[in-house]
Amino acid sequence: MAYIEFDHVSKLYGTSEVPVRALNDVSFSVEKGEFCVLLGSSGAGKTTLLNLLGGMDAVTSGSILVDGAEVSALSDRRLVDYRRHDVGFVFQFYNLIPNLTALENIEIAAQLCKNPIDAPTALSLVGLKDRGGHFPAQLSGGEQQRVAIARALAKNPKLLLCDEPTGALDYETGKGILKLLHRLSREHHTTVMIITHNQAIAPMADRIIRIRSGRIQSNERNKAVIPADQIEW
Ligand SMILES: Nc1ncnc2c1ncn2[C@@H]1O[C@H](COP(=O)(O)OP(=O)(O)OP(=O)(O)O)[C@@H](O)[C@H]1O
Repeated sequence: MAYIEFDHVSKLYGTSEVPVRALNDVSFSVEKGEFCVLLGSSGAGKTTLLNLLGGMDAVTSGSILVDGAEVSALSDRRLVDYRRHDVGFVFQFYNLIPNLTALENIEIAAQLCKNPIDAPTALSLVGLKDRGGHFPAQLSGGEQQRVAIARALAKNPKLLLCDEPTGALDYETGKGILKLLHRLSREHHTTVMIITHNQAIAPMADRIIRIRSGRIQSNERNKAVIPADQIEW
């Protein structure tokens, strides 16, 4: 059995007579430890797919399995546990708490988890050991994103879901973040899913999934993975 399995998943929004079909009969699978890039243009359904996978929204039909558990059938209580313990999230705009230091931002997430990595170790993993006492406003965008990645990693998640993680960063900083995510996924055997409209990121992925108008166009294993610092856009 694959690590992530989407089986005929559809998601409709709205209660009007003409609902928006954000995902339309989506089936695909991902193996454990893979670094995946989900590519699609604006409105294709990427965020919807990530929200369903992360247990932040419910499917209209179909099923989603993660590590053998049917996420799409969990009760609300179990979904909270799933989000809290099993999934790390990285967003485009970091979502750090402004009046907490870098270290505190990580601690507050780690405290909720069963098996966390301690906050100073997580900060070291992203190369920010000396910045723990800084507030988000005292850090650059790239540094804030590294704190957000450390916060996600501190949960020791099964799955790391990243929504346009380089979207708010300049080219070189964005590449640095991709390199970091790639290295961490290799070292910790974490399954990573990055959603992006940036096609150039695809060659560094183990698996490239393309989505268009709510449907999977292709799902391929990349046989010639290119290191993050060699990709260009
Ligand atoms: N809460 C909602 N209510 C109604 N329609 C929605 C809702 N969320 C998303 N949609 C619609 O579902 C479709 C897919 O949206 P989604 O946000 O998943 O796309 P996306 O690929 O992430 O796009 P982007 O790259 O612009 O963020 C779009 O047509 C969008 O307008």
